[in-house]
Amino acid sequence: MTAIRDEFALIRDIAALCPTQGAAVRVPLNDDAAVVAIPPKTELVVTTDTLTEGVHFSAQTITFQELGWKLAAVNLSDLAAMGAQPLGIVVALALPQTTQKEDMISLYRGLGECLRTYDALLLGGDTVHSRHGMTLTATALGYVPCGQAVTRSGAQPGDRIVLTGPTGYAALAYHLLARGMSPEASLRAFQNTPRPQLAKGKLLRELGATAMNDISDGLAFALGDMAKQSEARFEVEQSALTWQSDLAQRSDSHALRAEDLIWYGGEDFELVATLPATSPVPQGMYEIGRVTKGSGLFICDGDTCHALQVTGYNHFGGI
Ligand SMILES: Nc1ncnc2c1ncn2[C@@H]1O[C@H](COP(=O)(O)OP(=O)(O)O)[C@@H](O)[C@H]1O
Ligand SMILES: Cc1ncc(C[n+]2csc(CCOP(=O)(O)OP(=O)(O)O)c2C)c(N)n1
Ligand SMILES: [Mg+2]
Repeated sequence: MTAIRDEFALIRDIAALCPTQGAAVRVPLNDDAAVVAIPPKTELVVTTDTLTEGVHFSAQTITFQELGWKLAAVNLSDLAAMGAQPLGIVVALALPQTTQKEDMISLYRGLGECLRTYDALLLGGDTVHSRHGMTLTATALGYVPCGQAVTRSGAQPGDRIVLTGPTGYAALAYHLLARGMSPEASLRAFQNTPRPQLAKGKLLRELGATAMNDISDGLAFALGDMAKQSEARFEVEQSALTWQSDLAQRSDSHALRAEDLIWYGGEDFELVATLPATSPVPQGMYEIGRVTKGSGLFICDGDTCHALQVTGYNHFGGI
């Protein structure tokens, strides 16, 4: 392992592992700022997310290569949630003195792999010394046709609630990893190398989605916030959560409740959207409920509904 002695040599080595050039790039990484063209009749979509040591990751549960993928993926997921097409990301690293060069090479291998998978570029960043643990921040840039971005606030009574994939597995994987266990590769991937649902986000936008959100803080929080911002009532049908029994089979023996993982686990990075009843629900997605007049988030078994607590991962909630 090699200590980092030169900020600029490090930047050269890690940037070489990522796609940095594309038809839209007028000025790539290595200048004061990048310059990128956006297609005519589109609007810029911008989002940022940070991963910090001890809060979002620990060396015991994730490799640097996985972490690089996850840093890009959690940011691209927010673009997906708007129905946007990615352009690229900028990355800011705050690194403790003990950081090893090989680990940063692994980080950028994973980052580059994710960017290539989703047709996004590394447009720049910043690398600084930290005296208090490692902090990784990325900002993603994308675009949507003018006026077409899907916000959290447009759900209408009569819409269906659609989910792009099951929730709860990312949290199950995290709990197993944190206990020093080795979940199988596909389960580990839910937590360590999540897939931003860019293609599904675009499809849902094109199908006329009225509201959309990604699930970083848990399904309850994502739906609860959409209900609140849309000033509508969201009802989820218990029987539509068809993966609950599979999740329960895997989680019961570890004293984890599938229901809690599904609603409050977080980090699933699937999308939830509301679709007008006239739009078809795409194959492979779950229709989990409906939007009605009123307010709040409810779980229903036929005609019997009860209110669900709208909480999720809250960074300062436990302090
Ligand atoms: N420190 C901050 N300064 C400005 N805006 C912020 C800050 N932190 C969060 N936000 C904004 O608040 C909203 C909610 O943030 P967050 O829960 O992190 O969203 P997400 O789950 O999509 O990452 C977003 O619009 C985000 O851009
Ligand atoms: C070491 C470690 N501790 C805890 C977790 C669980 N965890 C960390 S952040 C988070 C929620 C999402 O993070 P946040 O920064 O709120 O994402 P955002 O909503 O901004 O996208 C969860 C469930 C983890 N993955 N790793
Ligand atoms: Mg955020």
